[in-house]
Amino acid sequence: MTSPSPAADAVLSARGVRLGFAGDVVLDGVDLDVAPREFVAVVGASGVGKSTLLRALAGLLTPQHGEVHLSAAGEPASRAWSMVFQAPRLFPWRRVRANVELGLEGLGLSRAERRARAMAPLELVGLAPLAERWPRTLSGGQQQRVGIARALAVKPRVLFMDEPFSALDALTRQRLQGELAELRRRSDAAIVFVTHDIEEAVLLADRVVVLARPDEHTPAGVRDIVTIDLPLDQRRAQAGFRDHVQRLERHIGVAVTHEETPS
Ligand SMILES: Nc1ncnc2c1ncn2[C@@H]1O[C@H](COP(=O)(O)OP(=O)(O)OP(=O)(O)O)[C@@H](O)[C@H]1O
Repeated sequence: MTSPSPAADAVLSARGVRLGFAGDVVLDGVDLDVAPREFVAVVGASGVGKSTLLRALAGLLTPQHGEVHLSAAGEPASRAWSMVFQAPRLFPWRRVRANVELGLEGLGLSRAERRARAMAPLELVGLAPLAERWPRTLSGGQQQRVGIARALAVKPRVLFMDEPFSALDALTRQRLQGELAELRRRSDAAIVFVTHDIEEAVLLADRVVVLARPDEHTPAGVRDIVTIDLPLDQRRAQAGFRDHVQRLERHIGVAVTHEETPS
């Protein structure tokens, strides 16, 4: 079977991608296009290959077969992509602003330009007033926001996020989910977001990609791609929200446990 050609306007395309380690194939036959400013969530059971796929899409891992194409940086002094991890990975000896400036090194900007460029994303994540603080004086949620600001500072075409909220407590996580939904409107980056939390995926994404293995002897692939056709505002309260969550849970193989238990 031949894979379809990449969509003309995609910022990121994968075609017939096979990924694995030392003879072990983890994922096979992955086709995916990501449009400019699109938010694509990737879900699937633990160990199915979500992080591996993200690394390959970013070009950090070479596919055993197939191709990944990522558009070049969009404007001068920007990068094609940047990544946010589960832990913010801040340098404790650099102040918040200096941490955000880090990604801008090597882009041909003067120190003053780097300094100025770092402030816009800090404002976007609500941390401009804390720009001169040390990372250790921030909460976990604030540190993760700095990580997001650092990734946005380079004006990436694609922002990769690998379970960015999974180390946070439930309340902080909810707040950051809301902020990310808002931030989407104000950033030009497409986002590819790995999560094991299906509700989080439905809450934030335009499309949710489900990775699953057909059986225990076969590598995982894309089982389904679900378009979330709900307005972003108050998504959780909308009628279709739970339908999407349940469909995705069925595809991943999670037991559906949301029915009311009869009393
Ligand atoms: N560097 C590596 N060397 C060998 N095997 C690896 C390596 N990285 C990942 N794997 C294997 O590839 C498979 C997919 O791992 P991956 O981390 O991508 O899964 P995941 O879906 O992101 O899991 P989780 O939700 O638990 O983070 C796993 O079986 C894992 O053991």
